[in-house]
Amino acid sequence: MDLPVLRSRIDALDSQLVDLLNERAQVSINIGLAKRKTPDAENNNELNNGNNAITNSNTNSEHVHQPAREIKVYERVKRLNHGPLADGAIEAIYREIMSASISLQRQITVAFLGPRGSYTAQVAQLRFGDSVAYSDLPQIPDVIQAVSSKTVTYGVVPIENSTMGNVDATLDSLVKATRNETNGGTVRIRAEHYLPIHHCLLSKCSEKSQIKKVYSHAQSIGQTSQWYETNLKGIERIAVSSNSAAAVLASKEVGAAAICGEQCAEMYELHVIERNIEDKKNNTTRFFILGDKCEPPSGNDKTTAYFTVDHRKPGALVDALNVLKIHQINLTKMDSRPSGGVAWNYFFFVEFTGHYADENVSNALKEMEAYCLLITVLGSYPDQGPKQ
Ligand SMILES: O=C(O)C(=O)C[C@]1(C(=O)O)C=C[C@@H](O)C=C1
Repeated sequence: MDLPVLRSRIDALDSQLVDLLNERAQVSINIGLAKRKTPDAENNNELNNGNNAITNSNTNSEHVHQPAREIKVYERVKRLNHGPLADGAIEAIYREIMSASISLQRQITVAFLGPRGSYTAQVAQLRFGDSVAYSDLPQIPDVIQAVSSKTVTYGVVPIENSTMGNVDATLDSLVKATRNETNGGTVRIRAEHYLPIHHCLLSKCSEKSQIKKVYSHAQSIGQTSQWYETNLKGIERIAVSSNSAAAVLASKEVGAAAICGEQCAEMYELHVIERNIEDKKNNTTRFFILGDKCEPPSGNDKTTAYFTVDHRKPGALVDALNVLKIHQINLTKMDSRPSGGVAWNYFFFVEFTGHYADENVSNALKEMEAYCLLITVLGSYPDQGPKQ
């Protein structure tokens, strides 16, 4: 077949595609209207335990972004795909279809740890696409505060890295935001996202030997420390608020470099001096997508909560955790952070299988209250962790 014939075939298919896309968009608009009309039949999973406030507040506000539903849509369309399009291509196309769909239902703003080019920005884009509005904020607490004050609809923050562990600023800010809920603000985890992290050394210089100082986020400095020892030993390293903030600085200072993602190279007109400089090749960062309430159970959920116990009471922590065992709930992660009040008092962060609206989890949480001075659920959300 010759080119004009093939192109007219493409034109005919495009006509059908545009009609179908608009038909789908109209259904999405109707879903948006239905979400507003239904006073949270599906979302009404409030669980308020008085003082200990295990709540999912604002149950009457509709949520246009539905992570669990999106997972199902992606799974389904990839199952339907028999090529020649790759699954990744189908996923990218559907990301934009659903992004446009979200923006037809409601204009939303997604805040992320900026500036542009950060790994957090990458996750925001992967989860929300090109049709929504973004707000890049300088620090993690700013993102959490913006969600809490409803200045933005959703927020994206890093929570932990497979090489360097927790991002303490996120844990501490989540506590602060949820302890302040009496002021009306709310923050809940709605989804998680795992992003493989491959760092680059970027600079206006073209040679490693010309570099006099290196900017990066403390986490990325830790993730590349062995490489640094071998390649830039003795060169000053300066920790800044994000990798992309490092790229901005490197773009303005002669002899400066940044450890950040390759996406910053074009954005800030920097040379890629070296790629894949992370010490562990499976280096991965986990992010939270935050909003003002959780999603209903998806059938494959995880819950994140924090609590504190009477530190003077022998066995108090064991007693609290034993409740999870009794209810056959698998504890998958545990951390502690200073409570910020009495010295040497800690908040214990736990993650376990199940949704707080599941019967066994909801019973366990109520029973844990007997052993805890306070307990707060930060969120229940679809488990998207790598399967072991
Ligand atoms: O199913 C919904 O709740 C929708 O709003 C529709 C839709 C879609 O376009 O498929 C759009 C946004 C959501 O994040 C998930 C799915």
